[in-house]
Amino acid sequence: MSDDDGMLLNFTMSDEPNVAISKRATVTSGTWKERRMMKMKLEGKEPKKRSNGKDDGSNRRNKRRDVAVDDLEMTNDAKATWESFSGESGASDNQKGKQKKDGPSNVIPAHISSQVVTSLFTSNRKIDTLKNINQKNEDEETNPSNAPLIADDFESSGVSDILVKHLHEKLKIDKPTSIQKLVLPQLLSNNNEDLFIHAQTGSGKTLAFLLPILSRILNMKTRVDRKSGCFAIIIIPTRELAQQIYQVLISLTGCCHYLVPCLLIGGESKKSEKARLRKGCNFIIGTPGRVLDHFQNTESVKTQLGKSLRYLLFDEGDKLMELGFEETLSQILSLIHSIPIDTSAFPSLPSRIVNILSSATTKGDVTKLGNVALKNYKMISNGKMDNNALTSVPDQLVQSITIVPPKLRLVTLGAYLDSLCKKHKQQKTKDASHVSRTIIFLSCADNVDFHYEVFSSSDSHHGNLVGDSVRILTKGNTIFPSVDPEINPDVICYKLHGSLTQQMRTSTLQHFSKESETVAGKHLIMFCTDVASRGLDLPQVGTVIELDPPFAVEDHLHRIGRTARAGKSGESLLFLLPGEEEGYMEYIKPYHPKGWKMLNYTDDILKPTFQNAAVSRNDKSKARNSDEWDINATTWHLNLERRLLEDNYMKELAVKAYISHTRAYATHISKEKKFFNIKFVHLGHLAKSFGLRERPRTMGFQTAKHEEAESKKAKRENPKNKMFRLAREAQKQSFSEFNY
Ligand SMILES: Nc1ncnc2c1ncn2[C@@H]1O[C@H](COP(=O)(O)OP(=O)(O)OP(=O)(O)O)[C@@H](O)[C@H]1O
Repeated sequence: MSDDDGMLLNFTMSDEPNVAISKRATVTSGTWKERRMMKMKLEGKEPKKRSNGKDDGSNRRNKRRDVAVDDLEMTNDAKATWESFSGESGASDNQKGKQKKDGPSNVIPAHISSQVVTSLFTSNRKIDTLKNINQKNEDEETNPSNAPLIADDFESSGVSDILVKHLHEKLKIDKPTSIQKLVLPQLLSNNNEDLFIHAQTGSGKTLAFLLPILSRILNMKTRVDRKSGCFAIIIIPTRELAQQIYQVLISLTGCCHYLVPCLLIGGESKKSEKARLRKGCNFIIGTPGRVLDHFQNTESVKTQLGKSLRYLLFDEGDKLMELGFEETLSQILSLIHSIPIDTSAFPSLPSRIVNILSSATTKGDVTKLGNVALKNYKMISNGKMDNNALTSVPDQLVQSITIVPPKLRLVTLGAYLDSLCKKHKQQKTKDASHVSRTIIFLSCADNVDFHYEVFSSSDSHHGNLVGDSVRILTKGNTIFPSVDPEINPDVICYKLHGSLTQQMRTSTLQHFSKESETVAGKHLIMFCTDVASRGLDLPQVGTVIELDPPFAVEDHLHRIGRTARAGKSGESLLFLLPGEEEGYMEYIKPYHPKGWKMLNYTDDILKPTFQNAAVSRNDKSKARNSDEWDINATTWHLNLERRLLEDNYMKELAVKAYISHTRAYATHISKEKKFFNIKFVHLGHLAKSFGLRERPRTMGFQTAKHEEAESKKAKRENPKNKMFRLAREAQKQSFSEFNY
């Protein structure tokens, strides 16, 4: 495909050769005023400037700027490519001479496609939010709300001495956090009540329930080993989280090697899990489906449970219910409770099975789980509790919000990532091996694939590290880092979602979390779905970006909770669209008692990155060397658009991402639909942020067969049913993210 495609702004082109632009140009996008102005310009007429008297001048300036951007795009991009085309096509000297005289913009070559390229900066919806409704007080000193308590210790809470020593020497943990301080005495006492542990993200809920259970086993007079039976079963919604808790247990049992945990998760070999169960284990950690499967089909499990099982834990209980595991959990519970308890072997353990639920958020569903699992449970929380059982975000987390028009989402993300990379470079001057970690949350797997590809595969300036899900970037990128291809990016990109193989998911997370020579001095950027939003304890995540809005406020809290953990600092940025989505800020205000900063997408994000950046074009033409931020931002975007035109694989990814994203958008919970309704989104503009110049349906992308099938379906189906069907499909897709 020609490089020239897409160099034309806001007008369609004739296929006829050498047709004067002034006669044929049709302006097809923008407001009517802009279209008229552009059309007049193209026809060589000077539009009359009229003032309505209300304009304070800034509008006029902006409008002039938009037109100027269009002109510049046309003169630099279009002229350059038309010129180069006329050279390539072997135009006659006569023609060339004529072109020179008339100027290149007067003649349109035959094979330039009739693609319409809309400008990034025109026709964007107005942003209503003029004032930050929840301004962060920058002068207020904030103490980390999920940090260990300085004036406390584990000994006084009754934790076993061996464990206290091990925590101090091997894990460098000396003081309990506030939720641990509350839960420890409860589980160490002989009350044996069911518990609901509810505390902020990163506040140490895992140790809050594991330490007392281990302590009680270690404090028993009886000698135990892996053959003594399973004392606790921990059920978790995601495989990654199960692996994490398994690792925590492995490190805790470092002081008592005779106690053995066992991991049961989907995607792993059932045969080897069975073998491990036969050998015996003291803790089972698993995802619901696989645990039930073993309970039903592995005889050795049931025989162990009667004399030993005393604790049943549901971590991220609300997510378990949201994913529809109620039935599976009920079956697990009825199987467990059907086994008679024999207290004679371990009399100092509870005389009944204690059920424990843990989560940073609660909602209607979790009470259902409470009814399924907990009996007269006690709620233990370190947060503010009211009717809505709110958990606020950690006090030290610095939240920012930016309202960005749909067309500009991708370029704004690029600019923000670039600013994070610059920050990382600064930190590297103090410590050459400094590692920065950034997580970007996206709506669905296809969207992750697309963004990962955009930011990591430009011009093949990358090397794969772990299969195709971890890429180290090298010099020469024109997309990322967005500005100077000559500088070593020092960036490693990762992708994580439920459609990757379990092996890939595990090795990706390991690479992202572990300190190693490959990651030393690098900025690690992970593009992921909500599969990484729950419970994952990834070390030193400095920034969380929510490019796609969360599907429910609980997801928002969990996503941003991947940073600012256990008293550490952290930042997060939420992208919203102008219009109805701006109302979301009022909705999440109660969860952010410390407020947030509003970032202006132009002044605070785009300008600092693109001003004087001289972004190079990724085609044959020379670099622009422009100082203008908006021209540089436009060049950056056009580079991507050109890639899509030249690379069918990229284009397919973009189309799939766009389609899946719009479908996923329709699955926002009904309570939040007033902010996130696909009807409010300008789909053409949204397509632009996927590098697409038109909405996929109008691009003729679908095959004739597919279209025929679709149109038949459309004829049969009424719009309401179609909406429900698409929502169901998207929901199914988002659930399958987790691939249990
Ligand atoms: N007492 C402590 N002192 C220092 N660090 C701790 C302490 N307790 C836990 N941590 C660390 O805090 C981090 C967060 O712990 P954990 O994963 O249990 O949080 P959480 O409350 O379960 O968070 P989430 O709700 O996001 O799942 C872990 O790295 C853990 O090692």
